Amino acid sequence: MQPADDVEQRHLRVVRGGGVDLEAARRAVTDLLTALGRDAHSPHLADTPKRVAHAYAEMLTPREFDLTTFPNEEGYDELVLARDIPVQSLCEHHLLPFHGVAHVGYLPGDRILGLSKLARVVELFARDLQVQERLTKQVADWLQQHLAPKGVGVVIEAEHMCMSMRGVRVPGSRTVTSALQGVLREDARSRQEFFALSGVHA
Ligand SMILES: Nc1nc2c(ncn2[C@@H]2O[C@H](COP(=O)(O)OP(=O)(O)OP(=O)(O)O)[C@@H](O)[C@H]2O)c(=O)[nH]1
Ligand SMILES: [Zn+2]
Repeated sequence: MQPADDVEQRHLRVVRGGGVDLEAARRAVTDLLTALGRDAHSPHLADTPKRVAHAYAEMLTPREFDLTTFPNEEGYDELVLARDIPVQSLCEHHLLPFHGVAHVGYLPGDRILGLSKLARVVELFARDLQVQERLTKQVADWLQQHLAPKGVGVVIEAEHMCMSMRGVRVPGSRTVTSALQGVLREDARSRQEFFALSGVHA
């Protein structure tokens, strides 16, 4: 269906590097199993390389979506904040998951954003090999660029499996990162309000 004249939809696709080569990934997982001293041809492991290749392809491929915006007819000039958006990503140092929540807010300018799109933007950058700092900043920068609001704030709180299951082994420890743009970066009161609404004490 065609949107109304004042509703804007931009279809977004993400193409990352050369994409996932499923066959090469399958071969590499077979080699990894062998290197780990396993019989890659035992009944349970026989299809594992294929499953793992598909699992990585899925975890590294965000869904496409339309960025739908509406005119800010009421002149709404307070924060819009989506809290507790689930975040699932893979750390690029160990290829292990990190997961938690994102709080994403913006101060509208001329247009307001379809609310679900805040969560879709998080997924857009989370389905990648990531570090949490970059993920946080990419979401904030992208919203600033595509929505042109007066300000953007992003907080991510996440637990990294590479810190829980191995290495330092501190399950339950969560890392908090934030990225601010525009008024939220420049104005102390707006920034405080954003962190308060996010449930983060700053
Ligand atoms: N800044 C940042 N570091 C991360 C992230 N995910 C994992 N790391 C860290 O990347 C670092 C890699 O350090 P190395 O010393 O090369 O790796 P390592 O020997 O496996 O380190 P340990 O985890 O301390 O055992 C570790 O300190 C991880 O905790 C992230 O999102 N951001
Ligand atoms: Zn890691």
